[in-house]
Amino acid sequence: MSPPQFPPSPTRAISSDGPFRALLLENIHPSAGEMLAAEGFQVERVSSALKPDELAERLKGVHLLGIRSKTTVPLAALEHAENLLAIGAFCIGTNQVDLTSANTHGIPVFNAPFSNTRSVAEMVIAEVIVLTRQLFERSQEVHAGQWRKVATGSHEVRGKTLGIIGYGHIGSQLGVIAEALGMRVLYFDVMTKLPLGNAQPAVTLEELLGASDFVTLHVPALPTTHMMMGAEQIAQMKKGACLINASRGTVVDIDALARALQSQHLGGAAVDVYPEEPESNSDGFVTALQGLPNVVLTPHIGGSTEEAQASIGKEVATSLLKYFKAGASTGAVNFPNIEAPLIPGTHRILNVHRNIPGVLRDINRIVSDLNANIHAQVLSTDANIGYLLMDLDQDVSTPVCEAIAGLETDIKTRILS
Ligand SMILES: NC(=O)c1ccc[n+]([C@@H]2O[C@H](COP(=O)([O-])OP(=O)(O)OC[C@H]3O[C@@H](n4cnc5c(N)ncnc54)[C@H](O)[C@@H]3O)[C@@H](O)[C@H]2O)c1
Ligand SMILES: O=C(O)[C@H](O)COP(=O)(O)O
Repeated sequence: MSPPQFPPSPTRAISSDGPFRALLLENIHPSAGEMLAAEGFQVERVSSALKPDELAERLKGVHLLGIRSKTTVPLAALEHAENLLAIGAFCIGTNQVDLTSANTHGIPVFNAPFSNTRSVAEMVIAEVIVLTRQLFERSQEVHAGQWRKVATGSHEVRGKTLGIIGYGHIGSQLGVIAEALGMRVLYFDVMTKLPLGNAQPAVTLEELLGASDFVTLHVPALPTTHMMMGAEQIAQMKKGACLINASRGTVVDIDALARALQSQHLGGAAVDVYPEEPESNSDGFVTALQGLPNVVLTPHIGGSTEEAQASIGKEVATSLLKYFKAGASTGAVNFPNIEAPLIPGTHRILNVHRNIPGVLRDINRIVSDLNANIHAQVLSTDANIGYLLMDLDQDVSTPVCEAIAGLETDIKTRILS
């Protein structure tokens, strides 16, 4: 593992004076921009994702960045984003952000862990029925003027087994809805999970694959889930079963899936996510699955409903604003989580520093050398950084922050009041 990359020691603290700027990419719901604008942010909206070099350029002077699943945020984009305070991933997945580099640059990343989960579960249920009734094919035929009224190969979902890989927020909701349709639910998860309804855990992935009429993936993008459905696992599925992937494109070997569909080992598939996806709606798209029978292909729309997007917009904007206004990092996926109520009459300073011995001693000495009193202090650390929230009785925020910013160990210091 490569050592953490810290920024060069900063020479100035970020003041509480505006103007503050927010850059929102990928058509983030207007609710987010409205909330940020109401708090005085200059909000710039971009409808597509940005490539890393363009992102690095556009981040100059930006305090809050909003992205969805398509914008990659590497170390190179963070290195020159001196004013960047926080990133909001207006989705569930945060694998597109270099979370370790964001952490060592003092930038918390917030996401919306629940808001689009129902939308994904509902889409997957629709796909189960569409696949088993071959509705996509029949509809295309009728659109083309062909009347092919057949029952062969068309089935009810009642009594069939749905195998859920990843029984988290989406997988577990899906199981409950599937049972309401009379399906039997099996799930496989690396964590021990409370089974909802009559769902049964499978002891191994192989057991689930061999027993399911439909297999649906709801795992995050991790090294351990990379290509977890390869040729070998697909071969373990029942003949005629259907595979559904609305998780991440890196989880399924698309070529192996295409071969299993061509050979009719699988009866169908529904795919919403791909190893490489276009950055904007105007880009073309090619996949080996195009043109195959009984395959539903969608453009990563599992979470794309008006309800989910409006809710995500408000949820992530709320987290960003709580961090901006009070330093609350609760919910950040890559940062020590702390928050404390603002105390009237005190002056709040936020500091992110390298987690090495003696930093708190140095900071407290700076405060005491200015004859100031620490009214409240909350510190939380992880392997790389410490995040400190400090309320002072005296209005000495500027000299304290300037002195802290001069410490070798400092990463980011901000005056809140
Ligand atoms: N298509 C879309 O638009 C869309 C929308 C939302 C989420 N997603 C994707 O779906 C994923 C799942 O979302 P969620 O809210 O249910 O996440 P979650 O974190 O609540 O659940 C994920 C589950 O997967 C399990 N898991 C991890 N590694 C595993 C493995 N190797 N084998 C089996 N289980 C494993 C975890 O223990 C967890 O229970 C997200 O990470 C995101 O990538 C896609
Ligand atoms: O991670 C997620 O929540 C989903 O993949 C949805 O991503 P999106 O907001 O880019 O559609």
